[in-house]
Amino acid sequence: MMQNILEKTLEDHRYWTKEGAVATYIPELSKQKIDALGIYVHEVNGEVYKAGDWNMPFTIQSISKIISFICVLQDNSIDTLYKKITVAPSSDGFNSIVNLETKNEHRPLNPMINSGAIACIELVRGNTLEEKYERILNMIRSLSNNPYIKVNESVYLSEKETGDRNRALAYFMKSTGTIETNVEELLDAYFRLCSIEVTCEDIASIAAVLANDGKGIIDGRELISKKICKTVKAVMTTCGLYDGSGEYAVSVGVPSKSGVGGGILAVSPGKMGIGVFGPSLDAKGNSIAGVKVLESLANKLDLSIF
Ligand SMILES: NC(=O)CC[C@H](N)C(=O)O
Repeated sequence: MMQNILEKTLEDHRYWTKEGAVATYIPELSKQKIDALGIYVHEVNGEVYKAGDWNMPFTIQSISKIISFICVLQDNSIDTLYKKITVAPSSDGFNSIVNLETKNEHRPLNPMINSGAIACIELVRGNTLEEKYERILNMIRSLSNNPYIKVNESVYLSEKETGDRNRALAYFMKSTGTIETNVEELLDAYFRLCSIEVTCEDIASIAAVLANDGKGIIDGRELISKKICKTVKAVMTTCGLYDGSGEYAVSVGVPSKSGVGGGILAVSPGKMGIGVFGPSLDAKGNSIAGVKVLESLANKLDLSIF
């Protein structure tokens, strides 16, 4: 039954891949296959279902922000976090700089937008930025249960070469004291994390752990505490699709995180992790077909948390 639902949902919404556009501000991403569409469902009972281009690799992009955030929460108290970064939703785009100057005592509004995610990396445990980056990469590997996950070097180089907006955000944060470390090394870690290559299976498996209150699906071992899972799901719900989060909460209602690579990781608490991929994006940087597929699935399976 689930298999049929997934196939039918992709078929019914495939035409949405013709809307919007693939990200071009990172030149390497413009080479993506615009009509790709895939889904993977990983239930907390261990059952898996997949359809379409579920096995096509894409870069994780902003979905890595939830993994950095998990590491930050494991390594710091929430009050230490709040001194640097808050958890307030933003009505501006994911790479907006304006709030850093005018609001929130120069702190990034939340860890799901670029400024907040860049600042988060510095708070992760590790003596060097290389160690902090390795810690987050290893967390991605362990939550997805895929030790082979690695960076797509061409996307990484493309991001590094063209990432001037992120550079501007980071240098601004250095000037206000939010960032205290070497900005170029911090950005390097950020660009690498965004360029990590995954499939729908990988992100669905990460989502399944969050859906399972932080416990591994196979062995039930605690990978993330239940308390941290709650925090992460709350911030995904309010900020995970940037300035599109409110509308998404109404239409889908499932804690999720998107990335400009076209992926969306969705967590249906107690039920399943879902990974969707469709590289054509709306103006806010969210996968158009991905959102439509998740909306339809959430309706059919009554997944909204509200
Ligand atoms: N929304 C995103 O996925 C943004 C990530 C992208 N690497 C950037 O920094 O612009």
